[in-house]
Amino acid sequence: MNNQMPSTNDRPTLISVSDLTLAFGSRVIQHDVSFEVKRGSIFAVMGGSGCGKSTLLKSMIGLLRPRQGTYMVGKDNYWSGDDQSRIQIGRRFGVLFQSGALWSSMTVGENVALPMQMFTSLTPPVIRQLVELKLGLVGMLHAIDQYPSELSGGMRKRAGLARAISLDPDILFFDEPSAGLDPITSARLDDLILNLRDGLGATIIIVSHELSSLFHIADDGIFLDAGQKTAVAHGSPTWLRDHCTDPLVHAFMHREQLDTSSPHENG
Ligand SMILES: Nc1ncnc2c1ncn2[C@@H]1O[C@H](COP(=O)(O)OP(=O)(O)OP(=O)(O)O)[C@@H](O)[C@H]1O
Repeated sequence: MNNQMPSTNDRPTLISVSDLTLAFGSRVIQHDVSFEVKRGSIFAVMGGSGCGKSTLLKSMIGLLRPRQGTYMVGKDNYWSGDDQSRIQIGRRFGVLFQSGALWSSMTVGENVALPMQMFTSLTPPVIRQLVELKLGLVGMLHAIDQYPSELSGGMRKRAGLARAISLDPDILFFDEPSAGLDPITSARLDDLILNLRDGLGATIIIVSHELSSLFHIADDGIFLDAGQKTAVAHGSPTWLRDHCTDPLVHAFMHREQLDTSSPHENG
């Protein structure tokens, strides 16, 4: 079965996940998941609803300790250290949640400033300058004094993105960034994500159902299966669409219905 894209990427590995098992209590969600993320790449976590994409992302940002396996960020073994070392490694992370997850009682500018106020000793005027810079990068400087409730969904995502890059992370995690956006706004967000990768040199791990977006931006990825509870294919979304022979992956990437008697069907 052809389910592994040949490597054409000679960039160094930044993240290495080996034999990861994720569970809630006695319920295993995914087991023995292994993959590498190259520096400067956009890596897609794909799979049907409920297979464990967000759960994997949670364990990669420190919200869920895996049952087994290792998760290396550069030379650091993320889960083997203490809380302090995880906080230190987490300083490299920027996270954009589905909703944008802004504080509703703060303006956009205050939201973006918050991580700088919490984690740096920068002075208020320097923070203000940096906030303007970050909002400028995502095309949201005009909304610096607005509250999240005054923004459209796409604007909220962009403001969330500005906050995610507030501390200059080199690794960005996006959970369904285009959920709820119209196709044009979603395409703009894709371009913004590409700009962040190219402009900031960030490495991006993205969970998304939006195939058109994934075909456009992601250069590598993994496909998780809810039935087998593990990764069944590795490669960029376009490679998986064009070359992967696993029936489940093929159906998903071509938006086809699978026969419900399929052993791969999500449970
Ligand atoms: N806190 C939790 N406690 C128990 N089970 C959970 C918890 N969070 C998620 N799950 C279960 O883990 C499984 C994977 O959920 P997850 O949200 O990771 O899937 P997903 O692939 O991201 O789904 P979707 O594409 O629909 O967002 C689901 O069956 C879900 O019910």
